[in-house]
Amino acid sequence: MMRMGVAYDTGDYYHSIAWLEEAVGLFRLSYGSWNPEDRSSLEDALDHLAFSYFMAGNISHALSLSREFLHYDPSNRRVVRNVAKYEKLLETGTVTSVEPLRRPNSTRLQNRDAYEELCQRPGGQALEHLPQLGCSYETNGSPYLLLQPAKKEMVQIRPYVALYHDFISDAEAETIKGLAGPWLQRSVVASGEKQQKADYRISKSAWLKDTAHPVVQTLEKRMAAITGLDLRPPYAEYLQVVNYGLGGHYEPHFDHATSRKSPLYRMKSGNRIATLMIYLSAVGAGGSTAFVHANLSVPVLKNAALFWWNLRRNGDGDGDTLHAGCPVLAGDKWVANKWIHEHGQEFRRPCGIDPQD
Ligand SMILES: O=C(O)CCC(=O)C(=O)O
Ligand SMILES: [Fe+2]
Repeated sequence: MMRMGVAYDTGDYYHSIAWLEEAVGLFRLSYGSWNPEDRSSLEDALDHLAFSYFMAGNISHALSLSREFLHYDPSNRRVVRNVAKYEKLLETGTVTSVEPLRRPNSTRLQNRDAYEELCQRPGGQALEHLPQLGCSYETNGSPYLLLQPAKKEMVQIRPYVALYHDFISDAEAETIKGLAGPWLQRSVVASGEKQQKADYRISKSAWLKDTAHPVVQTLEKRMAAITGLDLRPPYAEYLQVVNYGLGGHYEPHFDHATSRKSPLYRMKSGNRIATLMIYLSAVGAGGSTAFVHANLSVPVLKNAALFWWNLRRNGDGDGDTLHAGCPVLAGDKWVANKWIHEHGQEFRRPCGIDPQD
């Protein structure tokens, strides 16, 4: 209900009605096989749906839903009063026409159509739908990878996106989630010079230092070997573990700073040159990682890691990396982010011959 909750709270009745209709429909279907908690959920959904319809100008729907509510909870005085109010409004014909609800225009979400299409793409859960550019075993000249090379799948050349299969083991993923669990807090985003909660990022997250557990240390080494980059502080941020519940999402954004004032620069090691994101869990449905400009949707693949460069070789932000974590539709989703900064990588990823690269 989280997505609906945000829509309802922000007065977006176009979306709250769609979600609540679905919820009320499901609760009615399971009528009879209920436990008492389900009943209060049905009442709650009916109550919010009635109010959404009222606000949208559809008084007769608001009235019939409120009557249905009273069937379960006849003594609710507020709803009794609402029923009387709606009846009166209908009798006196105060409300004449119902305007069709429009999908709200979000100023932040200029790419809403592309984003929603990518998130809803059929087969978004199946790897076969990736472009299939080629797979390779990589050792990167690292002794660490000689015995167990990385299984790399190129996903996109521009922007550069690669998927490393079996990057982490089930046991390691469980350890990481367990370590982060007690520290999870509502995620924030950079807003001007500060960090803030935002409706466009709904998840919980926690930071893990490599001193937290030997497994984190092992992972740090593996991440450094596979990327060939220097991840020692302050060249990379701590590991950020993220948990999305039902409806959790991260709308299209850049990982790199787009303003000189961004709090990202507080580490004094430059901008975020690259992202390595590990999928610590599978997901029931939804939750793909969508690259909105690149028309690419990467399904959640448990234990894999996704790598992309956020900056061009010349240090400019790469606008093609605009990406999102699609809403989770069933189950929950865990990822771990490693954000790698520019400093320390000067000789590992030098500028190209063409200054535009
Ligand atoms: O969850 C995802 O798939 C993407 C997450 C992301 O982009 C981020 O945390 O910056
Ligand atoms: Fe991101």
